Amino acid sequence: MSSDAAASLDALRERIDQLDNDILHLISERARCAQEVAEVKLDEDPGTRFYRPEREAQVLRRIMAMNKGPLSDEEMARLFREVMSACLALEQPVKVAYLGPEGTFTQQAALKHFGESAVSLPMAAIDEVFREVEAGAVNYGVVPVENSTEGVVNHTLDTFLESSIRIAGEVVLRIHHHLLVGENTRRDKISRIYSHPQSFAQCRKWLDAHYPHAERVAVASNAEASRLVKTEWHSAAIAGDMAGKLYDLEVIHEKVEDRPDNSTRFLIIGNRDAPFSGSDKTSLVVAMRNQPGALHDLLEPFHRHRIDMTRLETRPSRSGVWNYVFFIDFVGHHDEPHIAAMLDEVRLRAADLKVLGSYPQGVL
Ligand SMILES: C=C(O[C@@H]1C=C(C(=O)O)C=C[C@H]1O)C(=O)O
Repeated sequence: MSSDAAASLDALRERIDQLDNDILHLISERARCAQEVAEVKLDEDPGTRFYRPEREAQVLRRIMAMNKGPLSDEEMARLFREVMSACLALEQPVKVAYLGPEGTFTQQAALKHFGESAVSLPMAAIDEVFREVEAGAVNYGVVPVENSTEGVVNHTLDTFLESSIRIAGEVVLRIHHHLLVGENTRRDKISRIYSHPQSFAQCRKWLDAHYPHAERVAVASNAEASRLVKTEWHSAAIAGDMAGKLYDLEVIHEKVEDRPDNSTRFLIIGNRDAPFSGSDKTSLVVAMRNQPGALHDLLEPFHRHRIDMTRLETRPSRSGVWNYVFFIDFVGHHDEPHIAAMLDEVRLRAADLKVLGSYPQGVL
């Protein structure tokens, strides 16, 4: 390196050190503010909740709107997500149950939403996540609800029918699958591939093209698939980054999902939904009267009030009284007057209507 280059490198590093000092000082100042917020909240209400989903969504949206680069809006928001997570942990770390085991995409979604300072607890099944939240053992739960390639997770929707749980947030995760092997695997002799059925479905074409003769063994999770290949010399797993890292596997083919936009939407469930944040969604479950034209009648108020419906799913009703129930997501919060008016109209036309919750639209 020339002496000129060395001198400018030194100067730049000195500048970075100064900036780090400023950032350190400012983050500490921010954390102290969050501690003061905690005191104010406690003074107001000794049983307060420290985590405020609507406020966190607003903070992230403001940062993204103000960001001028060179870091992307998403990258900047991700950094602030972690700063907030650490500040909240000073007030009280948020406890989150997720569909486990450790290393699942649901855990990745939980950490994306709450940040790394949250305490995340793996559960063996979707119902267990609901039960932990209902029992108050955790503050929130995270469950998958729909995949862009494979459609809805019926089990999650069905569990809402029998539960008083509310939806307090949503998070969308880009899903990348890799073909992973252990250090003892004979790469030219892969005769068996383990994965979760959803992941197999999302990589079907790639597998047909590249491993048409390998046996596909469906297991309960991608993390389980990764654990199994560790000890088998002729097996590979299809799983994501987190599961691969957890079991120290090697990626032999990256991003093997059939669709490049493959993503999964997860719901944050809690004992209450979220206050108005300025950009919200609402989820409903509606039972329809069993008569001609009932579906048209039910949906007409959405159309007349110009509500942006983002999802409509039909599920067979479990009660047997009505044939079908509809899960409807739309843009707006139930506290907004025009949404409240529209909901009153739909309620009159439906056999039954339950608001599952209003919550901030996924930011990251
Ligand atoms: C500081 C607060 O508490 C928590 C921490 C936040 C933050 O660090 O910005 C935001 C919302 C809350 O989850 C607050 O409510 O303002």
